Amino acid sequence: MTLRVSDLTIARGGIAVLENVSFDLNAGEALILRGPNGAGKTTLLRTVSGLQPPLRGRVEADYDTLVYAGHADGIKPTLSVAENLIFWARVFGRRSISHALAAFELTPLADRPAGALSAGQKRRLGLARLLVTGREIWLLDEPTVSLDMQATALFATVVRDHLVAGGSALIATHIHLGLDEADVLDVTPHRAKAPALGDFDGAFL
Ligand SMILES: Nc1ncnc2c1ncn2[C@@H]1O[C@H](COP(=O)(O)OP(=O)(O)OP(=O)(O)O)[C@@H](O)[C@H]1O
Repeated sequence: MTLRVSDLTIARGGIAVLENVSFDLNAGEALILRGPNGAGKTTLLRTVSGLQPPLRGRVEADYDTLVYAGHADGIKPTLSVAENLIFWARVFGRRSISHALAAFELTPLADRPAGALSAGQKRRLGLARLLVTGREIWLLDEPTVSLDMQATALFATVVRDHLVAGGSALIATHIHLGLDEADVLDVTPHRAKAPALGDFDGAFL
């Protein structure tokens, strides 16, 4: 077991959004999070990442094995593509970036300032950061936003290779990634009930 989530209840802005979520994520496994806009997938990923505490329940993981990629790409626009990856590799105590450049077909763009990339190229660079971290458990929030079909397929291949190498991935996405080996967790049945209105509120309805 690499990650265990037990009876997790999570909140945004002090209001519960998901209740009693439980799953295990083992080495070599991917789990796709599904659910409508606003259901709480981002909040779940933030909580599993340790960015916010749960209201109830437990997340069991070695936090040094996790890496979180949220909606923001986290790239430095004035650094080149290669410099961005070197920067992030050093943050994680690593050096090699050539595999990350190659995996996301960024080698021809290595010397271009990241701020001059297209939206999809920026997203590919943001995702390439995963490969220079050396982290085992990827927590990914809508990773394919801005990617065209070819780049989406490229991303799916990178995830598959990561799983084969013993990594794992928890991915919130609305699109079909073609990762047929992945399990799916639809969070919809776990949506928290709206708080009951008190008499005071009722008087204004
Ligand atoms: N900073 C905030 N303060 C208060 N409520 C918030 C905040 N951020 C998000 N929310 C609310 O929390 C709920 C869960 O949002 P969340 O971003 O986790 O959903 P999601 O499933 O990731 O949605 P999407 O598919 O649109 O990305 C939503 O109702 C949202 O409006």
